[in-house]
Amino acid sequence: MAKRIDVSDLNVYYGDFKAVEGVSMTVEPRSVTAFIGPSGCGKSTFLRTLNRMHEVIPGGRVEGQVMLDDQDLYAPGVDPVGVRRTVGMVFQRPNPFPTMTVRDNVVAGLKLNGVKNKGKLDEVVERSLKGANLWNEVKDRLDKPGAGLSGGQQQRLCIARAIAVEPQVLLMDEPCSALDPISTLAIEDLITELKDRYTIVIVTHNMQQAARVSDRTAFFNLAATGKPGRLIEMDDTQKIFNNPTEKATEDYISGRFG
Ligand SMILES: Nc1ncnc2c1ncn2[C@@H]1O[C@H](COP(=O)(O)OP(=O)(O)OP(=O)(O)O)[C@@H](O)[C@H]1O
Repeated sequence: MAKRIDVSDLNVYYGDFKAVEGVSMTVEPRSVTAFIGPSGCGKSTFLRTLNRMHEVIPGGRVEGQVMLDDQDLYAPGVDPVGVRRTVGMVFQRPNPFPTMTVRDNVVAGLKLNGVKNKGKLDEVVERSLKGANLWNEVKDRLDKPGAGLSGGQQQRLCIARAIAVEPQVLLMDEPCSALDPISTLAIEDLITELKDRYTIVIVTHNMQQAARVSDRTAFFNLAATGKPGRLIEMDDTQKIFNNPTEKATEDYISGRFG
């Protein structure tokens, strides 16, 4: 189910502004890859190119190639909505649909795709909430509003919603930045469990988090404000944190800038 991502020579623009330049990388299936780097270096921008979310921003455009196994995501005729179903995303702030129940939040995507069978929907609700380690906490309040859950529970609800449509890749943009330490650990444990089935990419400002959850780490940087962000180094997380090749990586992870 999990797929490999192969990016070649990607440039990402907002109108005339080149926000990210020349990124090539491979993300292995069933692994967690962390994107780290100082604010503004383009981590979130680049992440959004991996499921064609960047182009929903006015002026947003991409040059280069993103392959998901053997599918070119930017080839003519590829449906971006289908891409977003295959490559799910979890955002910084938990964003359950506020007026929907817990149950309806989980199956919102399936219902949009026309699935109506109650037995099937119930099965997906239970499987997805179990997959997101939330079932035991919410099984007695499936028909209460999703917005009534705690922040950490809401974020796990968003993860359940993302996995309900059975994506092959999960992108997470600072998924713990709005959460307390206990909820953060719950999400980190969940990420570790989910990597058996998914290819996971996570943007994080938290170095310990990158070190704890990821197998591979990509360090992005930018030469100066207004210049495009670039991928400086990508390697096994152990290597990046213990013995990086580039001095800029070492300076960043040891807290000398950023
Ligand atoms: N919607 C937008 N329109 C124009 N420029 C944007 C937009 N979003 C981001 N940018 C610019 O693109 C560059 C990269 O931003 P991005 O948010 O991807 O960086 P980041 O590394 O994720 O930063 P942070 O760690 O602060 O979230 C920045 O110069 C930013 O100002």
